[in-house]
Amino acid sequence: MSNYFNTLSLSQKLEQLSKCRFMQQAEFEDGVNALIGKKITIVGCGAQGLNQGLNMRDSGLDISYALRQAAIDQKRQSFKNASENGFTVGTYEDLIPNSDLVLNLTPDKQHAAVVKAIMPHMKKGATLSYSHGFNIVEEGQKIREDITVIMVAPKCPGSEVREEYKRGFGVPTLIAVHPENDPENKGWEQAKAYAVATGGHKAGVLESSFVAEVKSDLMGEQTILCGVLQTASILLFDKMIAQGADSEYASNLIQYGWERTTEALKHGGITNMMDRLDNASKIKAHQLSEELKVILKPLFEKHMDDIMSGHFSQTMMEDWANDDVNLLKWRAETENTAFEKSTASTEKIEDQEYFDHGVAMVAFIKSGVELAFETMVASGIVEESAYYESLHELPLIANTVARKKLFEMNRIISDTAEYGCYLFDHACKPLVSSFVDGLDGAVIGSAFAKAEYKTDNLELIAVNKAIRNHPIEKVGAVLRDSMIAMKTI
Ligand SMILES: NC(=O)C1=CN([C@@H]2O[C@H](COP(=O)(O)OP(=O)(O)OC[C@H]3O[C@@H](n4cnc5c(N)ncnc54)[C@H](OP(=O)(O)O)[C@@H]3O)[C@@H](O)[C@H]2O)C=CC1
Ligand SMILES: CC[C@](O)(C(C)=O)C(=O)O
Ligand SMILES: [Mg+2]
Ligand SMILES: [Mg+2]
Repeated sequence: MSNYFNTLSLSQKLEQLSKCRFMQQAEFEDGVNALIGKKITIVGCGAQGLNQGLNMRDSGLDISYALRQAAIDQKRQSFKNASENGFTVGTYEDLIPNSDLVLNLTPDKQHAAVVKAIMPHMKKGATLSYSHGFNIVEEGQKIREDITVIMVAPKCPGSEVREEYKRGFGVPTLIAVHPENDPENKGWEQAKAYAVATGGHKAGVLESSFVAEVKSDLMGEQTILCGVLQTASILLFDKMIAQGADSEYASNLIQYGWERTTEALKHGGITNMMDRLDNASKIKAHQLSEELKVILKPLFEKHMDDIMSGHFSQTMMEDWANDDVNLLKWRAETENTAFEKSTASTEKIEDQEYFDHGVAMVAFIKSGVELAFETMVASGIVEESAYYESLHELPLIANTVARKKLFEMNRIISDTAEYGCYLFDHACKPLVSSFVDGLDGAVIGSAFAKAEYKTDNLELIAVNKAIRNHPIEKVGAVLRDSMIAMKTI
């Protein structure tokens, strides 16, 4: 097997990378009909497997779980997840031969082995689905010609796929049919019905390609979604401690601050998040964000280049072959950071205080979201997709940090995302540590704006204009207009 993307001609690469069409609600009028009465088997019952399955069953579909014999015998967490939620659980031999649709929701690292193990059991003409195109695009997996191959990729951690569904909303989702595997021309109707069953159509669905999904997904998760949150959490916590802040207060501000501040993003974009600040703080956050963008642009571009060339996936696959030595070492190191070991105060911090005392956090968010968006778009990824992979998904990742700090974020996201997050963090820390050390202490942990501060009207007008005119604000306004079922946390 070799990297599928790298076998394409330049024009094919560009065509697949730019495949992106925002779908209209009318296209989902058939609801889940294309999958009603079909036997659907999910392989793996982890972050995506369990939560997608719960949503799909609530949407009226017939869901079972195929697990490895050892997972059943040892009553592993995957077995408990499925059986304690009342699903039928069986081996590949028990369930796959009768399945019309098989969802491969095991970690990307396992996909080649899982495909090899399930393929002899799949009936002629069945469908195989993925929630991330890594196996097809980066590993060049070939699938039997009679099998239809689709992708339904929620742009969000598995836990939030369920939480948003229960709130009556959903998460933006990219769907695609693999051009090399659609023998009966049924993949599209099935992918649409699957997106409805998980609730994705309420948030927005893009007709995409495996290639566009993989390249944008890897970029979002490595940079703004996980990498920036990891680096900024660790450095800003250390900064507050060095300034003599109370450790429990600092811990609370970081752990819950990402969730509180990015909630404003989700509803009204960067403009709304910045409008939550007083004028002096807004101008300061904007200035810091511009400085951060200059420092971080080369790093964002390096990640995009390494993702496009296949260098990133090659190095990660080398770690897979080496028993995940690097991943496990980096995971352990994260558990030992001062932020991770700190305990957050239980005292209630008012919503507004997270903004007022978190000007530097807002600056990191703004710079990271804009840079991720700009870098993806410059590489041929369409704006709508870049918006979902940066701005819309960030609050959903921040929700996981609020639950149990970086440990929880890295536990919930895929191993692929976690590996890329550490790579980014290791390169980012040395780049921004002197910037953070040199920050005016008032931008984190206390109110920045002082009574004597005088706001320059012209400066404020220029800052507001720059914020509102960024292209992510334009596409975001259009996409959010269709998110009529969005709920507040
Ligand atoms: N994590 C997330 O939120 C997101 C993930 N995705 C994508 O979804 C897919 C699933 O990822 P995720 O939910 O994180 O995965 P998890 O790590 O949560 O999945 C673990 C599950 O896979 C099973 N499994 C592991 N190895 C094998 C194997 N060799 N054969 C059979 N089953 C195996 C485990 O069972 P056992 O008990 O036997 O070990 C367990 O049920 C990936 O493609 C990922 O990129 C997409 C969007 C977000
Ligand atoms: C956070 C990255 C992600 O792609 C996701 C949740 O969407 C993953 O791989 O976990
Ligand atoms: Mg993703
Ligand atoms: Mg991912």
